[in-house]
Amino acid sequence: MSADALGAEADGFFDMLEERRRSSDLSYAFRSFNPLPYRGATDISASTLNRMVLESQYLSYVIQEIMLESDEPREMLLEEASALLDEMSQNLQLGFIRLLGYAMNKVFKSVFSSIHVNEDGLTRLQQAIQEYPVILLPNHRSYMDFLVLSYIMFTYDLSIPVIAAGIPLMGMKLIGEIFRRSGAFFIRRAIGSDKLYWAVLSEYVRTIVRTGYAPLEFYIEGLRSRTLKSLTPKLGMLHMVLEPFFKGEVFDISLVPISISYERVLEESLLAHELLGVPKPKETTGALLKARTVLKENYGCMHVFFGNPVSVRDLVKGKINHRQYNLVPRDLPMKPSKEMQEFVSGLAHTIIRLQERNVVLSAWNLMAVVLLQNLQGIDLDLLTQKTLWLRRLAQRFGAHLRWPENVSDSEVMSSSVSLHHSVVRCEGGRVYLVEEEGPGPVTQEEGVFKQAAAVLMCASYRNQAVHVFTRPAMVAVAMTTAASHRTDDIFHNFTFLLELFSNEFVVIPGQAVQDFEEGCSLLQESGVIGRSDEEIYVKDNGQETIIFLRAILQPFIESYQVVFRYLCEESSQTLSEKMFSTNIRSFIMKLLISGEVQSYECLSSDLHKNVLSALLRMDAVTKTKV
Ligand SMILES: CCCCCCCCCCCCCCCC(=O)SCCNC(=O)CCNC(=O)[C@H](O)C(C)(C)COP(=O)(O)OP(=O)(O)OC[C@H]1O[C@@H](n2cnc3c(N)ncnc32)[C@H](O)[C@@H]1OP(=O)(O)O
Ligand SMILES: O=C(CO)COP(=O)(O)O
Repeated sequence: MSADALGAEADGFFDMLEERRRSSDLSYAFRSFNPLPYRGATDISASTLNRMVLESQYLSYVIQEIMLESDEPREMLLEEASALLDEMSQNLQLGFIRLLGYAMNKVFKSVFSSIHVNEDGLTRLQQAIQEYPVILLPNHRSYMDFLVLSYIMFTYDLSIPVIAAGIPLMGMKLIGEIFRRSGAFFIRRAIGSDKLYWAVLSEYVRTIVRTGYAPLEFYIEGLRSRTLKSLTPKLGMLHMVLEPFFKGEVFDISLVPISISYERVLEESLLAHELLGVPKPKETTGALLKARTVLKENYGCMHVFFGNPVSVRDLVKGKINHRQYNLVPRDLPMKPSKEMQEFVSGLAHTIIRLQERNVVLSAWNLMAVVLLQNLQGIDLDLLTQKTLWLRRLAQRFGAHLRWPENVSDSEVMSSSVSLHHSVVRCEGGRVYLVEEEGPGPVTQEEGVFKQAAAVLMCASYRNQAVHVFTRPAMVAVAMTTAASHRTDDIFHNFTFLLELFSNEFVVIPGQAVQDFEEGCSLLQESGVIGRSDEEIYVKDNGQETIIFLRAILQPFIESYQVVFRYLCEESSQTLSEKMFSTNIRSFIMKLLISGEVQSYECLSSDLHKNVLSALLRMDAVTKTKV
């Protein structure tokens, strides 16, 4: 793959659709496909893989344990395990990849103006696949994510991955089976304490890694982020994929963080509505067919950045005592030690931070930040001026920005407004958020709901960029609330914010000092603050930036405050989680109508969930299972 062959752009990305638009869909689907597999891989079929799991010492041992705990006979447990495998296992076949390749080629060319992929990332991935088992770890914002990734792998002759998929997708008539044959393996939600299921799933995953069967792709966030902000990682699957390394069954494992960025997300309206309590449409083939009208729209460009493969071997050096694994025979289950759990958690959070680092932002993301601070509407000229100011700040903070070249700033702004016609409109030189079409609201609540949906849609695009600003913004808030200019005082408030918001913004556990230093040095290098040995102060010309950064966090702060207020004033001593989400919504709705609360984002169920998790973590509330 040479730069010229791929038509590489100045920033190392190339538009993979360019070539696709020049060739026929059919010849694309039937192209020769010759990936270079992992050197250590043995050639095994999907059914052999299942048999290996069923006949494994590990499963046999766990079944023995279950037999002792319950009265179920061995044969029955084996049958159960076999049925679980039938439900779970993938059955990857190239013919189905070609079929989907044909369909996806058509869809992508129609909905996206371009799909930019980083060329060096593909080259590194190709090498990594040949050397060690590879785990693909993308962020998850849309159903398009897994379709695009396999499409890229097929297009550039990279081994097709097997993908962990939530079980609802399996239930889709025909589509579920097509997905299975395109590499999806299905996992149940909320597995709980089902020992047999955990054993089958973890042995299945480990066998894929151990044999180098195919690259394994999974979504460490566990689901699509409804807010487009990173979610705190799930750890179960990461534990499973790392085990073959710790047990010495493979020399190393490469973890590849992947950052997928959309200029416009297909599910933008559905995601905002889910945050307001509208249930997710069930995954059915009928619903998919009905939703095909969304394919008539333009979703702008998308970027897929394949990050540097992370070597697990390099990472564990000096951190994990390998010897503990040598004490237990390889085939026996082993509960991860506390040290191991902390390592996996730190690693999972690091992966998400790496994904964030390579997200590509557009002018629209910055416009969304400004728009949310001007909900009454803003003159287009002022919006342009503020967006350009923010562009400079974001660049200083290390954001990856894609700003079209050879196009005037006003054109960049107007094309963003027109692409996002579902979120904003420009009338008489002023830009406003748009509310969904349909009959006018009958009640005040309906009016608030419509406004909140518009705000949450816009907020999701701000959220794509929020990781760039969180640390400096927390320093800005900490400086305003601290008792003095002393660094100690400011750091004290900063750590409180970091702890409080650590379900809201992904922070690597135990790195408060580094986070504080990062926030401070970004502000210092941008000329916003000055530091002496013991003090931090705002520079004269830094005030504007400090106010702006504080305003970014304001909707989050207000949302947390209003939930605290609800818990203190309104709720009885105990309440169920379900009651909590209904009651808190009507409590906030009243405050929004009365004008006591300003931010419509307070209605987001994601925020409510995060506040509860934070309070639980900080021992301010307790949770009991009834
Ligand atoms: C050319 C074109 C081609 C196109 C071709 C297209 C291809 C098209 C393919 C379609 C493909 C679709 C792809 C969709 C994409 C998704 O559907 S994303 C959603 C599915 N994927 C994932 O969720 C992956 C990440 N998830 C995880 O890692 C989760 O942890 C798991 C493993 C699913 C489990 O979920 P969970 O029950 O929420 O578990 P988790 O909170 O991690 O742990 C629960 C408890 O179990 C315990 N536990 C964990 N592991 C174990 C264990 N091994 N044993 C016992 N206990 C355990 C934990 O310690 C925890 O205990 P507590 O701390 O609660 O006491
Ligand atoms: O991630 C999934 C499929 O992409 C399934 O979970 P959600 O639909 O909840 O995001």
